[in-house]
Order: sequence, then C-alpha cells, then structure tokens
Amino acid sequence: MTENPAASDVLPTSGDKFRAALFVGVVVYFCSIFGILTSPPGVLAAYWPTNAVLLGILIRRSRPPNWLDWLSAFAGYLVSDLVMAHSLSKGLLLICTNLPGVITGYLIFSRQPKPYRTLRHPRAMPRFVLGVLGASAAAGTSGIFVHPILFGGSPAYGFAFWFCTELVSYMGILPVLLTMPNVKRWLKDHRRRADWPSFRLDLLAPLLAFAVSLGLGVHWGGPGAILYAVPAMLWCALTYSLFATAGITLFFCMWTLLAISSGVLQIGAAVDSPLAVMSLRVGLSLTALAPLTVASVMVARNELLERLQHAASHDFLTHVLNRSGFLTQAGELLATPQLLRHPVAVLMMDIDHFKKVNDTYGHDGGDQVLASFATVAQSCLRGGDLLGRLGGEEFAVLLPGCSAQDAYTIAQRICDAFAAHTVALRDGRQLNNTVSIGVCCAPRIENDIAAMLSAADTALYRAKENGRNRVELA
Ligand SMILES: Nc1nc2c(ncn2[C@@H]2O[C@H](COP(=O)(O)OP(=O)(O)OP(=O)(O)O)[C@@H](O)[C@H]2O)c(=O)[nH]1
Repeated sequence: MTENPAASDVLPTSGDKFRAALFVGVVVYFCSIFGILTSPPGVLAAYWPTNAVLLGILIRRSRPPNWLDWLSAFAGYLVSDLVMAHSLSKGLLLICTNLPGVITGYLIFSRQPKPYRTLRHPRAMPRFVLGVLGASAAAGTSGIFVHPILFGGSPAYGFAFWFCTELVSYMGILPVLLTMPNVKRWLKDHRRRADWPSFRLDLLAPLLAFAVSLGLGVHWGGPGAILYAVPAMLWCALTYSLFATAGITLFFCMWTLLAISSGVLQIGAAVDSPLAVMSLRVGLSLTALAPLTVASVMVARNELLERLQHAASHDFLTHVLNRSGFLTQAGELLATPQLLRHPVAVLMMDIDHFKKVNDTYGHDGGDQVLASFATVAQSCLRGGDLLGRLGGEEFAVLLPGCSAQDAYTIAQRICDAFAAHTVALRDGRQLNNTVSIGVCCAPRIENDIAAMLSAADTALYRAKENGRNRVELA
C-alpha cells in the first residue's frame, strides 16, 4: 500500500521503526486513559476512541505495521488498564476484544486503492461503511466471549454492545484521520502568506448555521432535536473540505451523545436502557454518513473539474498554457488592480526553420524540439510570468511588472539558452535550434492583450527578416 515513492524509496532505519512503534504505543495509552476516564463507573467506556485512532494511524502509514508496532500497541492497552487499576486478566481480556477489530479493519482498508481509502472517490463511502462494519463485527464477535466473562451479560448482548461502541467511534474518528492533510506538505505548499486560503466571512455561514441548529435543539428539545443539525452539516459538506466535514460530523456525534447523557439535550425519552443507548449510537453514526458522503462526492467532483479545466487550458505536448488558456489568464492578470500603474511586456517567440526540423527529423523529432523549447523558456522566466503555446511552433510570454529593458534581457536570455541547448532525440540523434523573439512593452498595464501580441508579432517578423536567432523590440 505504498503510495509515496519518495518515502518508500528510503528504507526506514531501525531507529525510525522504533520511534514509529513508540508513537503507536503512546497514542494507544493516552486514548485508552481518555476512554477509561470518561466511562461511567462499573461499565465499559461510553466513547472508546483508541481502536479507531490506532486503525487510522496504521492505514495512513506508508508501510505495513510490523511486530514492534503491534507489541507497542499491546503494551499501550495493557499499561493503561493497569494504571487505571484494572486487573491483569481483565486488561488482557479487553485487549482480546480491541485488537481483532483493528486487525480486521486494517486488513480490509489497506487492500483498498488510495482514492477509496482517503474517501476521495464518489463510491468510497459504501466501501468505508463495509470496512467499518467488518471491524465492528470482529470486535462484536470477541465481545460474545469476553462480555459474559467480564460483565456477566449474555453473548448476544456482548456482541451488540461491542459492535455498537466500535461502530460509533469508527464512523466518527476514522474519516477525520483518513482525510487529514499531511501537515508538513500543507505547510510547504502554503509557505507564503499569499498562498494561504483567503478568509471570507460568507464561508462562516454554514458553520454558524450548524452552531445555531445545535443551540435550537438544546432550546426546544424533543426527539426531532437530534436531527436539527443535518441540513447545516450538508451545507458544511458542500462548502468545506472533506477533512473539515469529517471533523464537524465527529463533533456532532460526540456533542449529541454527551448532551443527551448529561441532560443538556432533552429528547423527551429516557435513554437509559442498553437498547436505547445502542439505538442512539447507531442512529448518530448513520446520520453522520450523509454529510460525509456529500463531502466525498464533492471532492471527487472538484478534482475531476480541476483536471478537466487543466486539460482545456494547457497544451498536451508542451504542458504550458494553450492559446485560450494563455489569453484567459493574461486577461485576468492584466485586470488585477495591484498591477495597474506597472509596466507590462509581451514576447512572441517562433522557432526558426521549424519546417526543416520536421522534414529532417520527422514529426516526432519536431514535437520533442517543441517540448524542449517550452522547458528552456520556462526555466528563464519568473514565478508570475505566463508562458503559452499559441499554435504550431509559436509561443508567447506575458511579463507583468517588467520594464522594456528587463523584457529585452529576458528575451535575449531565452534566445541564448535555446541556441546553446542540445535536444537529444529518442532515436539518439542530437540537434540544435534557434528562436526569434519580438518584444512589445507598455509603460502601464493596457487591458488589450491582443494589441500587444500583434505589436510583438510585428517585431518578431522583423527578427526573422533580420536573420533569425535574435530579439527585436516593437
Ligand atoms: N512537429 C510538429 N510540427 C508542427 C506542429 N504544429 C505545426 N508544425 C509545423 O511547424 C512548421 C512551421 O513552419 P513555417 O511556418 O513554414 O515556419 P518555419 O519553417 O519555422 O520557418 P520560419 O518561421 O520562417 O523560421 C510546419 O511545417 C508545421 O507543419 C506540431 O505540433 N508538431
């Protein structure tokens, strides 16, 4: 289940493995302490997060867990039981119900392709539910044997109790862990403040609606109050990321359980029998599925739209913008208020004697020259510059905030770099080419990209006439 080639290429040292196993043990220990501390006296934990957290960590790992990880998890469970004054035999029996669910869940989830595992596929949720049901059923099966020994209940009750407890925690916690962004990668992608998602007040509306509906539920009460937040959660799912939606649904499940058990939320019926508690837990878990499904479908839809938009605006051969992508993005850039009162330059570039390249090296050789030129030109540009292939062997560049002198220097740099660049064809042959460039500069941003391209084209024509492999200013 290795997804990250960079991570998988570097084999973990024994120190790495030890640290990873230690992390597993520490997390299991603290989650178990939380579960025991929040459990009603004499009864098992009302919310047992450990197994779902452990399963989430193991599924997200780039390598399968080894014996050290399992040993560390085992120690984490046992030590927390002993610290909280459970007997050794009780601790061991509880581990016998905790680990089978985690192992079963791991075996199911680790075999699924990444888009399903990370819930970024339109059909990911049914598979997720099946995985969670499998893990919960494994824990329930252990409960058939362990529950009568530990608590004297019937095997059927043991199954139902363990099954429901695991179901509610897997349904709530696992989506958060499976969809959590990689923090290091996120920070790397958003290192500059300008790259951070901009804060918009209207984006808060779904969250506010969620809070208000929870408040109304507390205010009015009654059996329907549990469901007041569902439309707001669906709105959140349509607005926020999958991870944020998973966090909101987890909060909804935990809040509702806690609010009912503490009497803050009066639903008009006593949730005091085991059957009522189990019904509530299963009902909450199933309610949380609706926003998660919407968010999962939205992610898949947005990723598909992004791919389509990229394909529609980029050139398949050179991977730079195509004509319509270049013109659209150039128009948007020129309309940016921050760029007003700044100079702008446009370059028109045409590879010299390209017909001869095709005739001598074939169309495939010509294609490789085009791709090489795009790479060379891109390497000479700054981050905010736009490069596009307008058609055939003709490329254009938009240089925002660039003076005539700088534009000429950049154009000359591209010209020299391409002349010095040797294209190695797939059949082993090598060739050198040149490019002619026309430059048009405007001291202030002019919102007419077509006029600037036309002026640069006239300069390019002159560059061709004056011997090619040169830059001419309009
Ligand atoms: N390999 C390849 N060739 C293309 C592509 N698009 C256009 N061409 C070829 O590019 C050549 C352009 O030739 P011309 O416009 O005559 O110009 P040139 O030979 O470069 O001559 P000058 O521009 O005057 O230096 C034509 O032979 C087109 O068939 C493409 O995507 N791939």
